[in-house]
Amino acid sequence: MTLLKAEGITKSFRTGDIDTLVLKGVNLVLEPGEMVALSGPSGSGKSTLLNILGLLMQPSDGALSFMDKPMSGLTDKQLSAIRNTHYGFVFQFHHLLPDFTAMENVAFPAAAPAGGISAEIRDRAKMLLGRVDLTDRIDFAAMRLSGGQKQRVAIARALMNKPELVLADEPTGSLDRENSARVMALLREINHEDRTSFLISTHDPEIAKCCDRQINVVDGRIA
Ligand SMILES: Nc1ncnc2c1ncn2[C@@H]1O[C@H](COP(=O)(O)OP(=O)(O)OP(=O)(O)O)[C@@H](O)[C@H]1O
Repeated sequence: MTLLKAEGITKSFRTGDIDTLVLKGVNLVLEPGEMVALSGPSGSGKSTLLNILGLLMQPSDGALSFMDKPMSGLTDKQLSAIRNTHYGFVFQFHHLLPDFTAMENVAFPAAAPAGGISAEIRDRAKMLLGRVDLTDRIDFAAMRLSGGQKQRVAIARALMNKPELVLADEPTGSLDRENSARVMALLREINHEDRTSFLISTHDPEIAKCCDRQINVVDGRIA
């Protein structure tokens, strides 16, 4: 099985009367268990590409398949079901619910569709918080956590539904060196232990070096 395959992906945005072509025919393949860095200059189209690969945005043209299934022609509901069961997302700004505890934030992707936090969901959320070394912060409201701690909660949350693929957009962008290295070591460990695939958009060559390979986006194309 191929995890993710993109062929001839283009994306243009319309502002007023002007169409801007941001992605100009991107081809890429991700295999299960790979950890890949997505790098390239600011404005080259990395976030746009991640949004498309994450089924959050439709391409203007081209074909995308996930786990060997074509993604074209699916309804928003079907796409969101695939996202919820097979994808995890980690963003630069963690988007945690500030008043919810660390445990509730991690549980959320499973609790929302289930209509509440079952004992099983709670146990998994706690286990994941242990994995990101936050056992002592389980009942802290997210707003009382440090930046690095919030980002680790966001990683635990991304893993809640046992995703095949985690897409991370500048996951260490708001962290200092030490926390950044810690977050990367954690992602690598999860990748090795669970064979979860990661696609990580980053400007940081140190982070790209931690990955199996690097994909470079330059001016809307893979260089
Ligand atoms: N919704 C939108 N409408 C119009 N233009 C957009 C939209 N989203 C992105 N763009 C344009 O697409 C180009 C690529 O943006 P994108 O955010 O994908 O780049 P990036 O490589 O992730 O940049 P950075 O590294 O700075 O985050 C930019 O020129 C941006 O202005």
